[in-house]
Formats: sequence, C-alpha cells, structure tokens
Amino acid sequence: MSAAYKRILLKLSGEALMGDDAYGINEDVVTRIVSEIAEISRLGVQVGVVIGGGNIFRGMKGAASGMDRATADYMGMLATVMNAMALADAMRRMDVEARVQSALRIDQVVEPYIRGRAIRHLEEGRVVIFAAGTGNPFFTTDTAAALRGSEIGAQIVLKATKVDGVYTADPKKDPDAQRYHRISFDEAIGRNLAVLDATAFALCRDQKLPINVFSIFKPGALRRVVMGEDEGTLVHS
Ligand SMILES: Nc1ncnc2c1ncn2[C@@H]1O[C@H](COP(=O)(O)OP(=O)(O)O)[C@@H](O)[C@H]1O
Ligand SMILES: O=c1ccn([C@@H]2O[C@H](COP(=O)(O)OP(=O)(O)O)[C@@H](O)[C@H]2O)c(=O)[nH]1
Repeated sequence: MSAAYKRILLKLSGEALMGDDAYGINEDVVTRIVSEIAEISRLGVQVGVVIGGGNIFRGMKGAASGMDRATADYMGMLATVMNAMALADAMRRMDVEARVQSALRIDQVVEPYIRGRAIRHLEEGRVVIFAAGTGNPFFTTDTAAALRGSEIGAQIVLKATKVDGVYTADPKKDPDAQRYHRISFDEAIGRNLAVLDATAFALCRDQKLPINVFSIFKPGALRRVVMGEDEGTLVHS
C-alpha cells in the first residue's frame, strides 16, 4: 500500500517535546518522533516540519511577563530555532537527511528560509525543518505551518499535538467533549474550536489545504495519517 500524500507539512508541538519533563527537550520523545518521520520518509513522502517553541519559551513566561509583546515573540521564535536544531541533530544521528531553514536570519547557525531551496531539498528526499515560525511577532507556529505548507505545495498539514483530535470543546476542560472524525473549516471556525489559532484555520481554508489533528503521543499515528487511515480529526473544505 502506498502513502496517500506525496508532500506533507508536519507541525510538531514544542510542548510535546518535553515528554514528562518540566522543561526543554526529552531525548526519548525526540528519538521516537524522528524514527516515525524516518519511516514515512522511507515510504517516499516528502516531509516539511514546523516546530513550536512552547517547551522552552513557556517555561520562561515568568521572565517575559511585563515584557513588550513583540520582544517576547522574537524570543519565542528563537526557541523554535533551538528545537529545530535539536530535531535535526537527532535526525543526523538516525541517518535521516535534514536541513533547518530559519525565517529569521542567523546565517552562522542555520540556512535562511529560501522557498525554492526548500522545495529542492524536499525533492532530494531531505526533511526540511522550518524554524523561527513566520519570522513575525503576533503569529504562531500553527500559522507558520499553514504558510509554509501553502508555499511548498503540501497536500495536507498534519498537526501532531497533545490531544488526539478536534473536540466539540477543549477536552482538557470539558470531560464530556466529543471528538470529531471530520469537520469542515466553516464549522471549526464558526464554533471557535481553539485547537488551532484562527489565523492558521483561515489561511488553510483560503488555500483549501486540509489539516489532520492527531496525538503526538500515540505511536504509529503519523504513519496511519500518511497512509490515509482514519486517525485523529480531518479538517476539510
Ligand atoms: N475544540 C478543541 N479540540 C481539541 N483541543 C482543543 C480544543 N479547544 C482547545 N483545545 C486545546 O488545544 C490544545 C492544542 O493546541 P496548542 O496548545 O496550540 O498545541 P501545540 O502546542 O500543539 O501548538 C490542546 O491541548 C487542547 O487542550
Ligand atoms: O510566526 C511566529 C511563530 C511563533 N512566534 C512566537 O514563538 C512562540 C512559540 O511558538 P508556539 O507557541 O506556536 O509553539 P508551540 O505551541 O507549538 O509549542 C509563540 O508563543 C510566539 O511567541 C511568533 O512570534 N511568530
């Protein structure tokens, strides 16, 4: 059986990289995620990754309180660069070819984001990790995933997060919340379902770029989504 998608954009939650730790990057979690990415890459799926920064930056929110919002957001973007580097290094150790491209220029450290070059890497079978979000404050890495997914012509955005799909209400607050198998953009936006931010939802809706939300903690879930199996929630046009 072959994969359902040729090119995907995978959004990895920064916070999920902590595993059970209070802060930072948990090696076992990163190793498992990388082995799952390696598996789908071997199936011939081209993989772009956008990584969050919540594991590093939310831990510093105390220090950031009272700080200018844009300054705090730039710090958040720098946190995603650290995660991207850790992920790329884990990939190198597991013989997965990867490149990091940053939306903020730090040329001594990683490549700048250049769309054509990113597409070239993907065609060569390299995983491209997009760091520093969109490069703009007041945005999130979910929006970066929608943007980069659109730019590289991904067929779908896969949001690997702490919950196993989109629910009728936040499942962390409402134990009676029910999970959707599928939901349209209009309904998700209309019901204010906060699993993605509104900007990311709107961009994907405009671009007719579907999103699948699934659990980062469930082994094999990424492969199942990529094979087109019923996993998590599909948000569609
Ligand atoms: N309707 C909903 N369905 C699922 N999750 C929801 C919903 N509303 C709010 N959430 C919350 O959204 C969170 C995932 O979004 P977010 O914190 O942005 O994750 P990430 O770190 O992956 O970007 C979940 O942990 C969940 O508590
Ligand atoms: O385009 C972007 C992407 C991210 N951020 C900042 O980086 C932080 C980390 O990203 P995010 O919260 O999306 O990470 P995740 O929730 O996935 O861990 C955000 O809180 C923002 O402060 C930003 O300013 N612009």
